[in-house]
Amino acid sequence: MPASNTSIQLPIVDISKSISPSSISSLSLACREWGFFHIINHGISKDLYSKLRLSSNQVFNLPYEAKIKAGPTSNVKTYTPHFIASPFFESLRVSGPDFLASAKNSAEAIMNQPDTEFSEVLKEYGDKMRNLSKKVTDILLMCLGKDFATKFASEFSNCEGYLRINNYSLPEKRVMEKEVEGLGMHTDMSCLTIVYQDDVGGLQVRSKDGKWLDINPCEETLVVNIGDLLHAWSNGKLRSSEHRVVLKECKTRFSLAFFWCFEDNKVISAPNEVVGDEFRHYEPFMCGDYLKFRENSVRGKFEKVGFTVKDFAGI
Ligand SMILES: O=C(O)CCC(=O)C(=O)O
Ligand SMILES: [Fe+2]
Repeated sequence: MPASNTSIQLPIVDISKSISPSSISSLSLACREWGFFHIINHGISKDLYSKLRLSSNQVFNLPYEAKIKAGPTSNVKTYTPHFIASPFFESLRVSGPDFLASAKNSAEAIMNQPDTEFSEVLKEYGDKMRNLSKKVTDILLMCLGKDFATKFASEFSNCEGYLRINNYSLPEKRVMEKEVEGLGMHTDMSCLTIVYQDDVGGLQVRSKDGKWLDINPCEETLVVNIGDLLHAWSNGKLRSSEHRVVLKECKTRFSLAFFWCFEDNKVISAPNEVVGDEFRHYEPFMCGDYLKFRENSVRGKFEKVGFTVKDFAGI
Protein backbone atom coordinates (compact mmCIF):
# COMPACT_ATOMS: atom_id res chain seq x y z
CA MET A 1 0.00 0.00 0.00
CA PRO A 2 1.56 3.35 -0.97
CA ALA A 3 2.32 5.69 1.92
CA SER A 4 0.33 8.88 1.77
CA ASN A 5 1.07 11.96 3.79
CA THR A 6 -0.53 14.64 1.70
CA SER A 7 -3.67 16.17 3.08
CA ILE A 8 -6.25 18.08 1.14
CA GLN A 9 -7.73 21.51 1.79
CA LEU A 10 -11.46 21.46 1.20
CA PRO A 11 -13.98 24.34 1.30
CA ILE A 12 -15.68 24.91 4.65
CA VAL A 13 -19.35 25.83 4.40
CA ASP A 14 -21.07 27.61 7.29
CA ILE A 15 -24.37 25.78 7.15
CA SER A 16 -26.07 28.20 9.58
CA LYS A 17 -25.91 31.08 7.07
CA SER A 18 -27.19 31.57 3.56
CA ILE A 19 -24.40 30.81 1.17
CA SER A 20 -22.77 33.58 -0.93
CA PRO A 21 -22.35 33.28 -4.72
CA SER A 22 -18.55 33.13 -4.36
CA SER A 23 -18.81 30.27 -1.85
CA ILE A 24 -21.15 28.46 -4.25
CA SER A 25 -18.57 28.68 -7.02
CA SER A 26 -15.67 27.38 -4.88
CA LEU A 27 -17.92 24.64 -3.53
CA SER A 28 -18.98 23.69 -7.08
CA LEU A 29 -15.35 23.28 -8.05
CA ALA A 30 -14.62 21.09 -5.01
CA CYS A 31 -17.70 18.95 -5.67
CA ARG A 32 -16.71 18.38 -9.26
CA GLU A 33 -13.07 17.67 -8.40
CA TRP A 34 -13.29 15.87 -5.06
CA GLY A 35 -16.92 15.31 -4.11
CA PHE A 36 -15.92 16.20 -0.57
CA PHE A 37 -16.20 19.35 1.60
CA HIS A 38 -16.60 20.41 5.23
CA ILE A 39 -19.49 22.00 7.11
CA ILE A 40 -19.42 24.02 10.33
CA ASN A 41 -22.08 25.44 12.64
CA HIS A 42 -24.12 22.33 12.00
CA GLY A 43 -25.86 22.38 15.37
CA ILE A 44 -24.50 19.06 16.68
CA SER A 45 -23.08 19.83 20.10
CA LYS A 46 -20.00 18.22 21.63
CA ASP A 47 -22.27 17.02 24.38
CA LEU A 48 -24.43 15.09 21.91
CA TYR A 49 -21.33 13.45 20.39
CA SER A 50 -19.99 12.47 23.79
CA LYS A 51 -23.29 10.88 24.76
CA LEU A 52 -23.54 9.10 21.43
CA ARG A 53 -19.98 7.82 21.63
CA LEU A 54 -20.37 6.68 25.22
CA SER A 55 -23.55 4.73 24.65
CA SER A 56 -22.27 3.29 21.35
CA ASN A 57 -19.08 2.13 23.08
CA GLN A 58 -21.16 0.37 25.68
CA VAL A 59 -22.74 -1.62 22.88
CA PHE A 60 -19.44 -2.32 21.03
CA ASN A 61 -17.83 -3.43 24.33
CA LEU A 62 -20.40 -6.22 24.74
CA PRO A 63 -19.29 -9.75 23.88
CA TYR A 64 -19.53 -10.96 20.30
CA GLU A 65 -22.29 -13.41 21.28
CA ALA A 66 -24.53 -10.51 22.31
CA LYS A 67 -23.81 -8.24 19.34
CA ILE A 68 -24.27 -11.00 16.79
CA LYS A 69 -27.92 -11.26 17.90
CA ALA A 70 -28.37 -8.21 15.66
CA GLY A 71 -25.94 -9.59 13.04
CA PRO A 72 -26.41 -10.39 9.34
CA THR A 73 -28.23 -13.69 9.94
CA SER A 74 -30.56 -12.34 12.66
CA ASN A 75 -33.99 -10.79 12.06
CA VAL A 76 -32.66 -7.36 12.91
CA LYS A 77 -29.58 -7.29 10.61
CA THR A 78 -28.21 -4.01 11.93
CA TYR A 79 -24.82 -5.15 13.27
CA THR A 80 -21.87 -5.77 10.92
CA PRO A 81 -19.27 -7.83 12.78
CA HIS A 82 -15.51 -7.79 12.23
CA PHE A 83 -14.16 -9.54 9.11
CA ILE A 84 -16.97 -8.47 6.79
CA ALA A 85 -15.78 -5.05 5.69
CA SER A 86 -12.36 -5.62 7.29
CA PRO A 87 -10.88 -7.40 10.33
CA PHE A 88 -10.68 -4.02 12.09
CA PHE A 89 -14.18 -2.71 11.47
CA GLU A 90 -17.55 -3.29 13.14
CA SER A 91 -20.64 -1.22 12.68
CA LEU A 92 -24.20 -0.70 13.87
CA ARG A 93 -26.90 0.67 11.61
CA VAL A 94 -29.79 2.87 12.75
CA SER A 95 -32.42 3.70 10.13
CA GLY A 96 -34.86 6.55 9.67
CA PRO A 97 -37.51 7.77 9.56
CA ASP A 98 -38.08 6.40 13.07
CA PHE A 99 -34.55 6.43 14.50
CA LEU A 100 -35.92 5.80 18.00
CA ALA A 101 -37.68 2.57 17.01
CA SER A 102 -34.72 1.39 14.94
CA ALA A 103 -32.22 1.95 17.78
CA LYS A 104 -34.59 0.32 20.29
CA ASN A 105 -34.89 -2.71 18.06
CA SER A 106 -31.12 -3.21 17.93
CA ALA A 107 -30.66 -2.56 21.65
CA GLU A 108 -33.36 -5.07 22.51
CA ALA A 109 -31.89 -7.72 20.26
CA ILE A 110 -28.39 -7.23 21.65
CA MET A 111 -29.14 -6.61 25.34
CA ASN A 112 -32.49 -8.39 25.69
CA GLN A 113 -33.89 -5.14 27.09
CA PRO A 114 -34.56 -1.64 25.79
CA ASP A 115 -31.83 0.95 26.22
CA THR A 116 -33.70 4.24 26.46
CA GLU A 117 -30.66 6.50 26.62
CA PHE A 118 -29.01 4.93 23.57
CA SER A 119 -32.25 5.11 21.59
CA GLU A 120 -33.06 8.69 22.55
CA VAL A 121 -29.63 10.02 21.74
CA LEU A 122 -29.81 8.30 18.35
CA LYS A 123 -33.20 9.80 17.67
CA GLU A 124 -31.82 13.26 18.39
CA TYR A 125 -28.78 12.71 16.17
CA GLY A 126 -30.78 11.10 13.34
CA ASP A 127 -33.38 13.89 13.30
CA LYS A 128 -30.67 16.55 13.23
CA MET A 129 -28.84 14.75 10.43
CA ARG A 130 -32.06 14.60 8.42
CA ASN A 131 -32.45 18.38 8.64
CA LEU A 132 -28.80 18.93 7.81
CA SER A 133 -29.04 16.62 4.80
CA LYS A 134 -31.95 18.66 3.43
CA LYS A 135 -29.92 21.87 3.78
CA VAL A 136 -26.88 20.29 2.14
CA THR A 137 -29.03 18.95 -0.73
CA ASP A 138 -30.28 22.49 -1.40
CA ILE A 139 -26.73 23.82 -1.47
CA LEU A 140 -25.62 21.08 -3.86
CA LEU A 141 -28.53 21.84 -6.17
CA MET A 142 -27.46 25.49 -6.14
CA CYS A 143 -24.02 24.32 -7.26
CA LEU A 144 -25.66 22.76 -10.32
CA GLY A 145 -27.68 25.78 -11.34
CA LYS A 146 -29.43 28.95 -10.26
CA ASP A 147 -32.91 28.24 -8.84
CA PHE A 148 -32.29 24.47 -9.04
CA ALA A 149 -32.91 24.09 -5.29
CA THR A 150 -36.50 25.24 -5.79
CA LYS A 151 -36.95 23.72 -9.22
CA PHE A 152 -35.88 20.21 -8.25
CA ALA A 153 -36.92 20.13 -4.57
CA SER A 154 -39.70 17.61 -5.30
CA GLU A 155 -37.16 15.07 -6.66
CA PHE A 156 -35.65 14.85 -3.17
CA SER A 157 -38.82 15.12 -1.08
CA ASN A 158 -38.95 11.37 -0.29
CA CYS A 159 -35.30 11.01 0.65
CA GLU A 160 -34.57 9.28 3.95
CA GLY A 161 -31.44 8.57 5.91
CA TYR A 162 -29.68 5.91 7.90
CA LEU A 163 -26.75 6.12 10.23
CA ARG A 164 -23.81 3.77 10.54
CA ILE A 165 -21.94 3.90 13.82
CA ASN A 166 -18.44 2.67 13.03
CA ASN A 167 -15.93 1.27 15.47
CA TYR A 168 -12.39 0.65 14.24
CA SER A 169 -9.83 -1.19 16.33
CA LEU A 170 -6.48 -2.90 15.92
CA PRO A 171 -5.18 -5.66 18.16
CA GLU A 172 -3.14 -4.02 20.94
CA LYS A 173 0.01 -6.07 20.60
CA ARG A 174 0.17 -5.74 16.85
CA VAL A 175 3.46 -4.45 15.48
CA MET A 176 2.48 -1.66 13.14
CA GLU A 177 4.94 -1.91 10.33
CA LYS A 178 2.70 -0.10 7.95
CA GLU A 179 -0.79 1.28 7.84
CA VAL A 180 -3.72 -1.05 7.21
CA GLU A 181 -7.12 -0.48 5.67
CA GLY A 182 -9.85 -0.18 8.30
CA LEU A 183 -12.38 0.24 5.52
CA GLY A 184 -11.37 -0.51 1.95
CA MET A 185 -11.82 1.70 -1.07
CA HIS A 186 -15.47 2.29 -1.93
CA THR A 187 -17.99 4.82 -3.13
CA ASP A 188 -21.11 5.53 -1.08
CA MET A 189 -24.54 4.30 -2.18
CA SER A 190 -26.20 7.55 -1.10
CA CYS A 191 -27.11 10.97 -2.48
CA LEU A 192 -24.80 12.44 0.12
CA THR A 193 -23.09 11.27 3.29
CA ILE A 194 -22.34 13.34 6.39
CA VAL A 195 -19.42 12.00 8.41
CA TYR A 196 -18.24 12.75 11.89
CA GLN A 197 -14.74 11.42 12.42
CA ASP A 198 -12.98 11.64 15.77
CA ASP A 199 -9.50 13.15 16.17
CA VAL A 200 -7.61 9.99 15.13
CA GLY A 201 -7.98 10.66 11.38
CA GLY A 202 -7.46 8.15 8.62
CA LEU A 203 -10.19 9.10 6.16
CA GLN A 204 -8.73 9.42 2.67
CA VAL A 205 -10.10 10.42 -0.73
CA ARG A 206 -8.69 9.17 -4.02
CA SER A 207 -7.81 11.85 -6.55
CA LYS A 208 -8.75 11.51 -10.22
CA ASP A 209 -5.19 10.38 -10.92
CA GLY A 210 -5.33 7.71 -8.24
CA LYS A 211 -3.46 9.34 -5.32
CA TRP A 212 -4.68 8.95 -1.76
CA LEU A 213 -5.07 12.21 0.16
CA ASP A 214 -5.84 12.60 3.86
CA ILE A 215 -8.97 14.37 4.99
CA ASN A 216 -7.72 15.57 8.34
CA PRO A 217 -10.16 15.76 11.22
CA CYS A 218 -11.01 19.24 12.35
CA GLU A 219 -12.88 19.90 15.57
CA GLU A 220 -16.53 20.87 15.25
CA THR A 221 -16.39 20.20 11.53
CA LEU A 222 -18.30 17.52 9.66
CA VAL A 223 -17.24 15.99 6.37
CA VAL A 224 -19.77 15.81 3.53
CA ASN A 225 -19.28 13.61 0.51
CA ILE A 226 -21.36 12.99 -2.57
CA GLY A 227 -22.60 9.47 -3.18
CA ASP A 228 -23.40 7.46 -6.31
CA LEU A 229 -27.09 8.38 -6.41
CA LEU A 230 -26.52 12.14 -6.68
CA HIS A 231 -23.56 11.50 -8.96
CA ALA A 232 -25.86 9.72 -11.43
CA TRP A 233 -28.72 12.23 -10.93
CA SER A 234 -26.31 15.09 -11.75
CA ASN A 235 -25.07 13.25 -14.86
CA GLY A 236 -21.67 12.81 -13.20
CA LYS A 237 -21.22 16.54 -12.49
CA LEU A 238 -21.05 16.05 -8.73
CA ARG A 239 -18.33 13.50 -8.13
CA SER A 240 -18.84 10.38 -6.02
CA SER A 241 -15.24 9.75 -5.05
CA GLU A 242 -13.56 6.59 -3.99
CA HIS A 243 -12.50 6.84 -0.38
CA ARG A 244 -11.25 4.59 2.42
CA VAL A 245 -10.13 4.64 6.04
CA VAL A 246 -6.56 3.73 6.98
CA LEU A 247 -5.38 2.92 10.48
CA LYS A 248 -1.87 4.02 11.24
CA GLU A 249 -1.56 3.45 14.94
CA CYS A 250 -2.94 1.05 17.47
CA LYS A 251 -5.77 3.34 18.44
CA THR A 252 -9.46 2.80 18.28
CA ARG A 253 -11.27 5.10 15.90
CA PHE A 254 -14.92 6.11 16.06
CA SER A 255 -17.00 7.56 13.26
CA LEU A 256 -20.60 8.25 12.40
CA ALA A 257 -21.64 8.11 8.77
CA PHE A 258 -25.12 9.33 7.87
CA PHE A 259 -26.32 8.29 4.42
CA TRP A 260 -29.06 10.37 2.78
CA CYS A 261 -30.74 8.32 0.06
CA PHE A 262 -33.53 8.35 -2.50
CA GLU A 263 -36.48 6.06 -1.86
CA ASP A 264 -36.08 2.53 -3.29
CA ASN A 265 -38.67 2.97 -6.03
CA LYS A 266 -37.28 6.29 -7.29
CA VAL A 267 -36.20 6.23 -10.91
CA ILE A 268 -32.93 8.11 -11.09
CA SER A 269 -32.61 10.05 -14.30
CA ALA A 270 -30.75 13.33 -14.65
CA PRO A 271 -33.21 16.11 -15.64
CA ASN A 272 -32.55 17.67 -19.06
CA GLU A 273 -31.67 21.01 -17.49
CA VAL A 274 -29.02 19.34 -15.37
CA VAL A 275 -27.57 17.45 -18.34
CA GLY A 276 -27.46 20.65 -20.44
CA ASP A 277 -25.67 20.13 -23.74
CA GLU A 278 -23.53 17.24 -22.54
CA PHE A 279 -23.96 13.56 -23.34
CA ARG A 280 -25.94 11.47 -20.89
CA HIS A 281 -23.61 9.26 -18.90
CA TYR A 282 -26.22 7.06 -17.17
CA GLU A 283 -29.28 5.08 -18.19
CA PRO A 284 -32.27 5.76 -15.94
CA PHE A 285 -32.35 3.17 -13.15
CA MET A 286 -34.38 2.30 -10.10
CA CYS A 287 -32.60 3.21 -6.86
CA GLY A 288 -33.47 -0.06 -5.11
CA ASP A 289 -32.14 -2.09 -8.05
CA TYR A 290 -28.74 -0.43 -7.73
CA LEU A 291 -28.65 -1.05 -3.98
CA LYS A 292 -29.43 -4.73 -4.60
CA PHE A 293 -26.71 -4.89 -7.26
CA ARG A 294 -24.18 -3.58 -4.75
CA GLU A 295 -25.40 -5.75 -1.87
CA ASN A 296 -25.23 -8.88 -3.97
CA SER A 297 -21.64 -8.33 -5.01
CA VAL A 298 -19.11 -8.67 -2.24
CA ARG A 299 -16.64 -6.65 -4.26
CA GLY A 300 -19.05 -3.78 -4.67
CA LYS A 301 -20.10 -3.75 -1.06
CA PHE A 302 -17.17 -2.48 0.91
CA GLU A 303 -14.06 -3.80 -0.63
CA LYS A 304 -12.42 -2.70 -3.82
CA VAL A 305 -14.54 -0.69 -6.17
CA GLY A 306 -15.15 -3.39 -8.70
CA PHE A 307 -18.72 -2.25 -9.10
CA THR A 308 -20.17 1.22 -8.81
CA VAL A 309 -23.00 3.06 -10.45
CA LYS A 310 -20.81 3.36 -13.58
CA ASP A 311 -20.78 -0.42 -13.93
CA PHE A 312 -24.50 -0.62 -13.23
CA ALA A 313 -25.98 2.14 -15.37
CA GLY A 314 -23.07 3.85 -17.11
CA ILE A 315 -23.48 4.50 -20.84
O1 LIG B 1 -15.28 6.12 9.04
C1 LIG B 1 -15.25 7.05 8.25
O2 LIG B 1 -14.68 8.12 8.51
C2 LIG B 1 -15.90 6.95 6.90
C3 LIG B 1 -16.76 5.75 6.77
C4 LIG B 1 -17.27 5.54 5.39
O3 LIG B 1 -16.70 5.94 4.41
C5 LIG B 1 -18.53 4.80 5.22
O4 LIG B 1 -19.06 4.28 6.22
O5 LIG B 1 -19.03 4.73 4.08
FE1 LIG C 1 -18.00 5.85 2.67
